[in-house]
Amino acid sequence: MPAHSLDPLVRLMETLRTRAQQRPAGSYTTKLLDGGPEKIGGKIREEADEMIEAAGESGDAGREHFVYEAGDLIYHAMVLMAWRDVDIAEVAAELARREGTSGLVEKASRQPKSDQA
Ligand SMILES: N=c1c2ncn([C@@H]3O[C@H](COP(=O)(O)OP(=O)(O)OP(=O)(O)O)[C@@H](O)[C@H]3O)c2ncn1[C@@H]1O[C@H](COP(=O)(O)O)[C@@H](O)[C@H]1O
Repeated sequence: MPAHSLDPLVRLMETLRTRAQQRPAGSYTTKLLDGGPEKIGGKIREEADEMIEAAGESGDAGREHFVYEAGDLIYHAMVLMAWRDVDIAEVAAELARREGTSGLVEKASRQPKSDQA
């Protein structure tokens, strides 16, 4: 993916982090942030369900609806990042760290639960 395709995410993160610091009135993001992880998490669950439902819709309209719901989910996930004072760049770095490691290989390399403290 070309780097410029991510610019909207970077700009959105900046806006959300500013909202988290300033909590301006009349902002939907402020309302979510003031509700904390419970309120934001509730919306994430709701939007995840809506995205999953839209995945089953066919045709151009179904595809458009899916993209719309994916946008809602990503926005709400990023609001929780802003609440937690985590930047999307940190999440991108974590994904970069995982690059090239299959989830199956990573899972197999984990310590058995009984060995963990
Ligand atoms: N990207 C988004 C974005 N995506 C989705 N949403 C809002 O997320 C909500 C989605 O929830 P629903 O569809 O369930 O709508 P709803 O039923 O009205 O929501 P509830 O009242 O049930 O909580 C809607 O109110 C959308 O408008 C967003 N609100 C804001 N942004 C971005 O955040 C910026 C700052 O927004 P404010 O902080 O509100 O100024 C905006 O300029 C945008 O760039």
